[in-house]
Amino acid sequence: MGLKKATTSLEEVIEKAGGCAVVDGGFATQLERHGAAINDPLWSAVCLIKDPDLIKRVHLEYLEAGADVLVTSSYQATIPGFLSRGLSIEEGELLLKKSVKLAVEARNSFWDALKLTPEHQYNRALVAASIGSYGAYLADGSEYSGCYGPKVNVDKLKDFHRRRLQVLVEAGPDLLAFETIPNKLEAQACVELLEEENIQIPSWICFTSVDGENAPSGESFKECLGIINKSNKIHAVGINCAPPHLIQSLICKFKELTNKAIVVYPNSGEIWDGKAKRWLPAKSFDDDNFECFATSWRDAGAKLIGGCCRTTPSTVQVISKALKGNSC
Ligand SMILES: C[S+](C)CC[C@H](N)C(=O)O
Ligand SMILES: N[C@@H](CCS)C(=O)O
Ligand SMILES: [Zn+2]
Repeated sequence: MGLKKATTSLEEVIEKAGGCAVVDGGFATQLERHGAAINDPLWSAVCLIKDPDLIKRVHLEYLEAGADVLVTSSYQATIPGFLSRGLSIEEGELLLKKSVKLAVEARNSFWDALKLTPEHQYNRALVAASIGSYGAYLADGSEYSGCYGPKVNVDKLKDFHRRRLQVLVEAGPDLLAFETIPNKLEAQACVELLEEENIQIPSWICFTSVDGENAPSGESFKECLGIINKSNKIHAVGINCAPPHLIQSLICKFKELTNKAIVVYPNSGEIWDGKAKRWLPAKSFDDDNFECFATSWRDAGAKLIGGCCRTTPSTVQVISKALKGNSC
């Protein structure tokens, strides 16, 4: 008799969800709706220091809404970021591990509680450790421009990502989620790092896009995905935190450029002003729009669909209902 596998793969979660799994929504957005002050160099990760209970609460809200994948609070949690707040390396590393622990605890307690209602329609969610781009750490809006300047090369980006990646992996997430990657150089750095560190946990890499054609740097997705396709450590590739109206054609483009699973979790359409540190009103979409978006994106070939900034648990509930035909 074979041993029962303790873990579930990304592919199994997609299958169990009926062919298209639900990613959670804007983590920072929901923290703010609960009153968290995140106008801070660490952005949403400041709650790892100030209010870890709120982090868990937000994870539980997204699980309740039907998320099959939870993205952790580590998007803008970095060792240099923690050091500049006067924390030690050890304290910073503990906070990174805590980001995974909080999501795993939320997932486990939600799943255990479901045993009391055997007829439930939920899946056991995966925990994806968020790895925000270098631009997120810079906190200058460059995750939406891809402009890192002439001094930033692939080695610098690998140095930036290496220790956080190692620590997050040690904490035992199910997945790694590289988020808001804005250029080819950083995609290259992530791919090389996964290989150099011999990472065994599957990853997804998501790019931003502002024109719906290319990465924000202006480099084509053909070039960017060419790098990613060579790596067997990356199980899914896609777009996050771009406006929803760009997503349909980007899925079609990605379908032509890769055989990997496609993941999309756009923001609401509002635009981040990196200088003023606020969302600017733009052509924005509400939860009702996501019902139609979700089925169109699934039909176009996306295998993981969710929301990013300015979307909330109610958006995820709409997506879950549209994709699974239930009201989790
Ligand atoms: C995804 S953006 C809205 C995150 C915040 C940004 N990196 C900043 O710190 O300004
Ligand atoms: N997952 C991130 C946002 C990425 S743009 C967060 O909400 O913390
Ligand atoms: Zn976002």
